[in-house]
This record gives sequence, structure tokens and C-alpha cells, in this order.
Amino acid sequence: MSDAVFPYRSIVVSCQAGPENPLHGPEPMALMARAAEAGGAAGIRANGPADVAAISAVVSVPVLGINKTGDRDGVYITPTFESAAAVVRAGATVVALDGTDRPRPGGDLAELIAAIHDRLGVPVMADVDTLAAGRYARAAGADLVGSTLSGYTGGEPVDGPDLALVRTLVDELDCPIVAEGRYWTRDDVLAAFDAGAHTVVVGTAVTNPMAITRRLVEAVR
Ligand SMILES: CC(=O)N[C@H](C=O)[C@@H](O)[C@H](O)[C@H](O)COP(=O)(O)O
Repeated sequence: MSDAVFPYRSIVVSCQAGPENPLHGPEPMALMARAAEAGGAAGIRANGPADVAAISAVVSVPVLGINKTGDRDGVYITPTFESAAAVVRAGATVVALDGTDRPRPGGDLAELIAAIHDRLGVPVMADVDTLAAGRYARAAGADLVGSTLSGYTGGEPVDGPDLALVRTLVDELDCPIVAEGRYWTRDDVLAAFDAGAHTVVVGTAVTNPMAITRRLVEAVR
């Protein structure tokens, strides 16, 4: 398997903190990113132009930019060309976006990906929830496909990573597959690579002390 944006079998760390998190803001996220890079992360996933700019200024690994906007019930991860352009202007060298076939504010997925390729000159990772969405996104021109949205587009909350989806995406699609979403342990990560993942993105388990603490506190209740 060739390197594609990230080296084969690498860990990318997602450095994101919402407004409810005391670590919210570009400076804490830039420190998180530096720590992740020092620990061996091959890339950083980050949300919004301010965080992407702060992180891009202090790390030398690729920054996978997203731009979350709009209603969480619909397409909110980099839904439009402008949202993608803003994170590329801020320093992202690859863009991730919602690759599902749900209605999207910016129009057709294939047109959006083509515009990002042609006008911004960066590769695109499609965040998907199912094999059908993975096929749709790859046909629309996505360079990488990730399992990011599995468990987040309806239905019951899911516990643990969706390794089955990673496996089927690897089997069915002719592009690197990124395992993302609820990876917490070394075993989780190794299982993703065993399933054929090219890269694993880990967020909460590395960069969200609030969630890590809550998990431990709840375990001993
Ligand atoms: C569904 C959605 O919006 N996922 C987001 C995508 O950028 C982030 O909130 C996640 O933290 C990221 O995918 C990493 O996943 P985890 O934090 O589980 O390791």
C-alpha cells in the first residue's frame, strides 16, 4: 500500500474542542497538536480556520482540515466550497468533508470535490457512515474514505469503533481507507490496521481530558 497523504499505517490525532470544553480555542489546540506530533502522530485533524491556522503554524505534519458548520442533524462537516476554502487558506493541506448522500447545502458532492481539487489543489477525505456512502463518495472523486460518521447519522448510539465498516470499505473501494470514530485503545487501532485501514484517526481518547475523565469516573460508579 502506498503512502497517500499520510504514511501507510500511521496515526493521525484529531485535536478538537467544542465551546463546552475548557480547552476550546486555537492556543490549547495548537499545544495539543504539538504534543501529538512529538508523540509520533503523522497528521493532525482540526476544525475551523482559527484552529487550523494556529496548528499549521507549529507542526510540520499535514493538517487535515474540517470546518463544522450548521445543524448537527444534517451535513455539518465542511458542507460547502467556501467552508473548505477557509481551512485551506488557513493552512490545511487536505480537507475532510461529509461524504454521505444526504441533502447538502452546497449542492452536488462530485461538483464540490472537483472544485476543491481544481481550485484549492488539495486531496479530499470523505467522512462516511455506510458502505453505500463510501461507494457514493469514491465515485464522486474522494481520494480517501473514512468511517468517521458511522454511528452519527441516526439510530441508537454505538459503542466502540465500526471495524466491520472499515473491513467492507477496504474490500470494496480502490482508495486508502481511514478508520475514525471511537478508537480508544491499542487493540482498537491494531484491529483497524488488521482490517486493512491505511490510517487511523484518534481524537477523544488522546485530546479530550474531560471525556477521558468522565469515562473513568463512570466506570467506578
Ligand atoms: C461525528 C463527528 O462529528 N466526528 C468528528 C469529526 O471530526 C469529531 O468530533 C471526532 O472527535 C473525530 O471524528 C474523532 O473521533 P473520536 O473522537 O471518536 O476519536
